[in-house]
Amino acid sequence: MDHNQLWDAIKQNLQATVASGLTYETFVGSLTAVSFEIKDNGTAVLYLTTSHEQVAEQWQQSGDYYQPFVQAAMQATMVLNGTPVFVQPLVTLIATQTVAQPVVETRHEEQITLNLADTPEWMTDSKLDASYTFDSYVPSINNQEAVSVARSIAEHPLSTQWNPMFIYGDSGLGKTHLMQSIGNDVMQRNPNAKVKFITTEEFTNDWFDALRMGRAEEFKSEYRGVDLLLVDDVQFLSGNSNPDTDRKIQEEFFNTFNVITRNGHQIVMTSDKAPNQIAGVENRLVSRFSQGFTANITKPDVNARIGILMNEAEHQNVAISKEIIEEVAGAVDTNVRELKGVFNKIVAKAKFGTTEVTLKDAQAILESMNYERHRVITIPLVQSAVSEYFNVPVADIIGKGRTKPVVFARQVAMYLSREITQESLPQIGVAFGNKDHTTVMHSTEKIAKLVDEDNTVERQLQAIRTKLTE
Ligand SMILES: Nc1ncnc2c1ncn2[C@@H]1O[C@H](COP(=O)(O)OP(=O)(O)OP(=O)(O)O)[C@@H](O)[C@H]1O
Repeated sequence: MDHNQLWDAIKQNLQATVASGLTYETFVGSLTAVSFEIKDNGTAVLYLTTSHEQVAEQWQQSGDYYQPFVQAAMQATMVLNGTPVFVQPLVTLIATQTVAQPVVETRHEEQITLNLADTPEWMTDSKLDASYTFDSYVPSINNQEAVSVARSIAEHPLSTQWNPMFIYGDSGLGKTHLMQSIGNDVMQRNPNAKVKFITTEEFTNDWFDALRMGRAEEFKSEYRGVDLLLVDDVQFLSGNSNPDTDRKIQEEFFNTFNVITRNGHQIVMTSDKAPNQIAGVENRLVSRFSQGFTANITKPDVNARIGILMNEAEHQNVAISKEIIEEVAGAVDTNVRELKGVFNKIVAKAKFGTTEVTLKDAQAILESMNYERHRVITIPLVQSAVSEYFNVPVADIIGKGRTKPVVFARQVAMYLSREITQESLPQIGVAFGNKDHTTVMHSTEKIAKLVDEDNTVERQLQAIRTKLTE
């Protein structure tokens, strides 16, 4: 079952259960399925995009379509798969989608013969970092759409549905990693693909070297004959010490861009700013940068930070406790480069020290680096705080008992897990003894209702929240 099949089947079912007051064509018809992923806990996420702001908002707030969707998805997976699967929709807004408009401007463009031979030795021939793969990239909630689009480009580099892909965000958040994952994936699927990765500075140096040596044609063959061009840090297309350098390099980049996209080949770029925020870049470039898919990479949430460090520990083959990983992930929320840097200090102690690294050691390292403590509140912590408060054993909270005090404590624990931990309904269900996500939903609704009706419940919740943050 692929994402298109699944989405078509869901749409058919949704048509029958369309919610009143909403138009099927707008709220369902404007969505495009991008990919589909089965998580470890058995939940499947269907990544969908739309260019319709109101539609995105509705879906993101688990709005009116959420419930009919879950039902339709269950029925659809039943038909396609033989078993029902809990499918979660993840809808994101695409900023601008005047995609796949062929670029018509031909000013200053010469015909060039494509030369797919090896890179001439005078030119930069950067290699992709083999460790930058989709497998080693941990997506966080905010970056899932960017990852889906990146994967879709890698799977279908000639579809140019998202051309160019423009990835922007602050330093150390994984832009280069994500971009190179596309390159590595394309190369793995097709080792003969011509993938070129370059920083903007290297592109600039190569072009001026080419001009100086009278080898512009070689430069054009190399850069315009690619299947996939990956350009890092395009913000450096401006800000050179000489404005004439900016003008000339932007002219060449513009021509390179036009030829590649017109040939139906793909460009992916990174930048520290959104296209329209890069000072000194010509409007014609800004509009081309924005014509495909623009992804803003933001800081990973704490769960993603934990995931990144777990991956790192596995990759480096070191035994670091989950407790330490959570401590570091809770404290270092600046960027991933820094997160890995701090973690590596702890790993060094683990590798070269004579005794096992303890939580205290990790805390001392964090303190020496001036990181403040931010306790990560996980579902087990919520469960034990609730257990202590109501004097109900954790085993009962995650068990099946139906006595009133146990059920109430369980519902409160589910409600606070949902509120505090950023885990999804199915993940919470799993942590409460493999309960269904609908049970979690029912429990959280129940407590929310009680909070409105009864001050005592709110006071109890507040006391547990305070305990958790102490
Ligand atoms: N989501 C992630 N999962 C795993 N590793 C990540 C993730 N995000 C970033 N990293 C790691 O963090 C480090 C910095 O990432 P990267 O160089 O891609 O950042 P960047 O946004 O391109 O930074 P800059 O703008 O400074 O070049 C790399 O080691 C990368 O592997």
